[in-house]
Parts: sequence; structure tokens; C-alpha cells
Amino acid sequence: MDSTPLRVALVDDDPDFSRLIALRLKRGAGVPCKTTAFASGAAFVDALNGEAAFDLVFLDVVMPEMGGLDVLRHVQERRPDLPVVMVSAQSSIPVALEAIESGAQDYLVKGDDALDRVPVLARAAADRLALVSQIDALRQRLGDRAVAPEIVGESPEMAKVLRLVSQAVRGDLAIAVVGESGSGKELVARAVHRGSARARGPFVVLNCGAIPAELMESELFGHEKGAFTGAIARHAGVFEQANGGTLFLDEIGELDARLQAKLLRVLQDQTIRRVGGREAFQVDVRIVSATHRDLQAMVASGEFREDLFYRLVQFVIPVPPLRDRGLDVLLLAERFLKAVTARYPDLNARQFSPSARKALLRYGWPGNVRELKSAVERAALVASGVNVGAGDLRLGRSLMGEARTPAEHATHAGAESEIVPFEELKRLALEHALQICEGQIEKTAEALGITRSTVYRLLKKYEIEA
Ligand SMILES: Nc1ncnc2c1ncn2[C@@H]1O[C@H](COP(=O)(O)OP(=O)(O)OP(=O)(O)O)[C@@H](O)[C@H]1O
Repeated sequence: MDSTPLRVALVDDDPDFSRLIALRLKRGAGVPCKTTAFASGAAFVDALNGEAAFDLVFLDVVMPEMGGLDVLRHVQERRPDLPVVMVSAQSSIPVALEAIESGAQDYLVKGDDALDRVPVLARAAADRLALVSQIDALRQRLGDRAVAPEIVGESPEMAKVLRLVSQAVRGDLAIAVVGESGSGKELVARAVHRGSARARGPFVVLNCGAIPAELMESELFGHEKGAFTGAIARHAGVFEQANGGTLFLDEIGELDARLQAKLLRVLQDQTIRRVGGREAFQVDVRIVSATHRDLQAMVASGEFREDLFYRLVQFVIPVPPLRDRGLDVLLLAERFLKAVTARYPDLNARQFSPSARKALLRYGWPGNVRELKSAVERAALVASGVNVGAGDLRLGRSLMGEARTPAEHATHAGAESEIVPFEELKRLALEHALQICEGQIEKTAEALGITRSTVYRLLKKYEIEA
């Protein structure tokens, strides 16, 4: 039960009767009440016109100057939802009828019986209030949901994210999406774009961690033909491509100092100049950036410019790690299983066994939703019957069968460790995945259940050309 007290106004020129009602509310209403007494109708109307808010009113019919029925009409105009109980010293059917017709909820005749009904009326008002706030919360949740139907999640943590997305779509502030790798930051960024006034414009993604530093400036701002060796044609940078829309700068923490300075200037002037170009031209771009690093700490250590930080981080959307989203894990797993079985009709009717569900819930998901997605897709393929078992999920093991470090899967369920520390095997797996995914890094990362940055790191390490 909500412990917020019911705010009750007692409007009566007879302070004794107000005191009796207040006493009865305190003793026997069963709901906490906060009463405020008004000695005249005018005083109450003044309060109502000001900041005061009430959940229930006991209103005397006969008062000098402004009578109860006049006050009631005023309440009906200003606060039609506020329940009003008329109170009178005499039982007069015509007055009672007029009161009810004017919108009063009830009519009490002063006396002991009337006082007995006071707690009942208070409880009814409290119940009604609880219902109204439940409906409001539901309406709000449905509204937040509508802004990003593709984001799966019913947990309070994800409700918070959706709330923030629905606020972020209203304006044009620079948004920073923060969260662990694979937690859905890009999905959130897309939702912000799609829900915003820029939805008809382009949504362009640049992973600042994936582009070699020397190419970064041209990626961001474009280049003219002949600007440098290899610049065989004019190239539009992501700022130009995103003109009129949203630019998603992933891994923003990876930008070096020189580019941080350039980016700051562009954000300040909203103009860009292509590498090797003479003129600067205007662009209208909203920035959504993402990082799994602690930018604030990077500012403190001098790795990230403070002025740029404030330009980029005008509104923050934290995306919680999957392990903190409770039953969302199962919801997402079901969704991914359904999607994969729809793609491959042979896998039809596959479902998780109870042990698989338990394993899904217990596991720590260091790779978050991306890891869950590939674990489920892989499991659906390798499961031998209709049941996808805990073993099929191979949780805590990479595609190469290699066990993760204990820290990475503190709550790892079930799978016995299997050590295959063969660098060669990893290299082959990467090459194989790249081939299947036609060189697409994003797809390769997803297939292997590792992040894009890891793919880039491994490509470098094994000197593979994507
Ligand atoms: N709540 C969600 N509902 C449905 N799908 C999700 C959800 N969160 C993430 N995904 C899916 O998980 C995958 C990873 O998400 P995404 O690329 O947005 O993560 P990220 O945080 O941007 O990762 P990185 O830090 O590596 O860039 C994507 O396929 C995405 O569609």
C-alpha cells in the first residue's frame, strides 16, 4: 500500500465539526490522511487557485458569504476529478439532489452516523487515487514503449532506458549512451534517431575505435580528390552523409587529441571542411555518441578534452549490463530463438529446456546481449532434438571451445572447462568466419560472439586483411 497520505480538505465555518472529521480520519480511516481545515469557502477556493492540491474534500453546504454549492461549482470547473462530499446540518432532499447533480460524490448529514461514514469515504478516495496512478504509470510505460518497440525488455532497468529515450527524442541535445560492450548502445542510438524530428534524415554510424588514426579525419569530414595519396575521388565524410539526420559516433573515447580538437571545432561552428578542401560548409547534424569507457575519468586524467566532453554529453542514457536485467534474459533469448527458427524452418519448434533457462539466468553475460544472441543462435543449430539444453548453449566458452577467465563468467552455469589454447585455431576460426560473413566485421563479430573491436585487434595481430 502506498504510504503517501491522502490530502483531505475540511471546509466548514464550524471548526468543531472539522475537528471531529479530522479525528475520525486519524483514528479509523485505515489510510494515512493529512487534513487541512478552511473556515470559509473563499479561503478554500484561494488555496485551490494557488499551489494546494487535495485528494478529497468535505464541504459544508451552509456557510456565510460563499455557500458550499458555489464552492462546488468552482471545484467542478477547476478540478473536475476531485471528489467532494457535501456536509449539511439538515437533511434536505432538494439540496442533496442539487449537490449530487452538480457533481458532488456524496452527501452527509451532520451527526454520529455521518462520522461513521467518513473513514469509508476516505478509503474509497484512496483506492481511486491508487487506481488513477496505476493507470498513469501504465499509460506512461506504453508511451515509452511505443518510442522503441524493437528494444526488448520489461525489467525496471530497461523501463528507465526507454523513459530516457522518450525524453531524448523531444529535443536536439547531444546524447551520450554509456554501457558495456554489446549491451545495446547502438540500438538505443537508433531509437533516439527514429523517434526524433530527424527520423526522415539519415542515421550514420562511425566506430571511432575501428578506423586507423590517419584515416579518421577523412572518415569524419571527407576529402577532396587528390588530397593525399590514394584519394582518387572526392569522398563525403560521415558529417556530410549525416546532414539533416543523426551521426552515431561509437567508441568516442578512442579519438586522439588532434581529432578531439577538430571535432570540437566542428561541433561549435556546425561547419566542416573536407581534407584538402578550401571552403567550409554548414552541416546540421545531431550527435549521439557511445562508449564503454569512463569518459569522466578520461577527462580527469587529461586523455579527453573537457570542453568536448560537455559538447557531447548533454544528456546521458546509461544502458545496464544484461546481468542486471533479471528476466529480460529469458525474454531476449526466446526472441532470438524464435528469429533463428523462423529463418531456418528445419529448426522449427525448438525450445529451451528448464535447465537451459536456469543456465541463461545464472550466467553473467560478459558480452551482454550480443553474446546472448550468438549463444542462442549457435545452440539452436547444434541442439539435437526440439529441446535446446544447457550444454548446447556452451556458456562461458568462446566458439573455439576456449574457456573464458573465471572473472568473465563468475556465475557460469554448468559447462566444464575445456582448454584449447591454440592461437592457430583462433586465427583459422577468424578467417573462416570472415569468409562466411563476406568480410563484414559486424557480422563476423556477432558470429564469433566477440566485439567488433576484438575482431579488429585480432585482424591486426594475425595480420589478416578483412
Ligand atoms: N534490448 C534489446 N532488444 C533486442 N535486441 C538487442 C537489445 N540490446 C541489444 N540487442 C542486440 O544485440 C546486439 C548488440 O547490440 P548493439 O550493437 O546495440 O550493442 P553495443 O552496446 O552498441 O555494442 P558495442 O559496444 O560493441 O558497440 C545487436 O544485434 C542488437 O540488435
